[in-house]
Amino acid sequence: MDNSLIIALDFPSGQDVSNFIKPFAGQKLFVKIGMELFYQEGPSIVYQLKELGHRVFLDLKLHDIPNTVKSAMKGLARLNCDLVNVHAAGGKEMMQAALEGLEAGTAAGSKRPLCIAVTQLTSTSQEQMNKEQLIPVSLNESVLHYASLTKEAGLDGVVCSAWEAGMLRENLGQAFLTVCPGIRMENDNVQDQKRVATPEFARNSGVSSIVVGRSITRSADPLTSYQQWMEAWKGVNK
Ligand SMILES: O=C(O)c1cc(=O)[nH]c(=O)n1[C@@H]1O[C@H](COP(=O)(O)O)[C@@H](O)[C@H]1O
Repeated sequence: MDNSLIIALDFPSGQDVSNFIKPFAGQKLFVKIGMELFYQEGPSIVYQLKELGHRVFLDLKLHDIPNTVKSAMKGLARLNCDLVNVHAAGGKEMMQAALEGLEAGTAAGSKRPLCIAVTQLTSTSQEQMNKEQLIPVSLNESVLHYASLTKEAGLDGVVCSAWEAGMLRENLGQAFLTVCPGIRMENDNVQDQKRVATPEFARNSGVSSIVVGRSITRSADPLTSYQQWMEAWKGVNK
């Protein structure tokens, strides 16, 4: 899953997804199904996208008591998605339970979905974290703490901003995945994101994969936009 550009399909319906992916016919994409789409379409949207040959990140950010997360993950593993996630704030025991559930739900001979944990959302600033979450350390320290906990729990990596990816690589090794949303081209509207970075910065920081949503999905020409994003991410002509 290294060096992927994951398109966040933040749409309200399966019909919107069909309209969006039509111009990509024949291409194998890595897509993300989040709460907005999954709560409307349910598992069928995962099956449909997998049947078309796309890789699927099912981004439901589980955060509950360990037993509930374990049972939910057992069910999600049966959907045959490639990547799922939890909130690291749920704790080490919850993350271990998530993994146990995934292993229990994965069919014999199949690959267990990768599992990553959200450290601090890319829409969170240091000030917000200090004042609202009452976490009295720097954002980097909090991300490193959550990422270390995630690694100890045995998960495959984290969701973080590109600004923390280099630090995590140094401290937790290259094999530990860093999946980074909050990616924008220079001068793009950052919208609700706080810790944003360009695709070039992400690449130079050793980010494993980037997640890009509205910059592609809300573009007037998504296919051309995706190609431009891929070039920027892969460093073509650089
Ligand atoms: O887990 C995520 O995917 C996620 C974590 C995070 O910290 N920040 C974040 O933006 N995301 C998701 O990444 C996508 C970013 O979308 P854009 O801001 O439109 O590029 C959205 O689908 C978010 O739900």
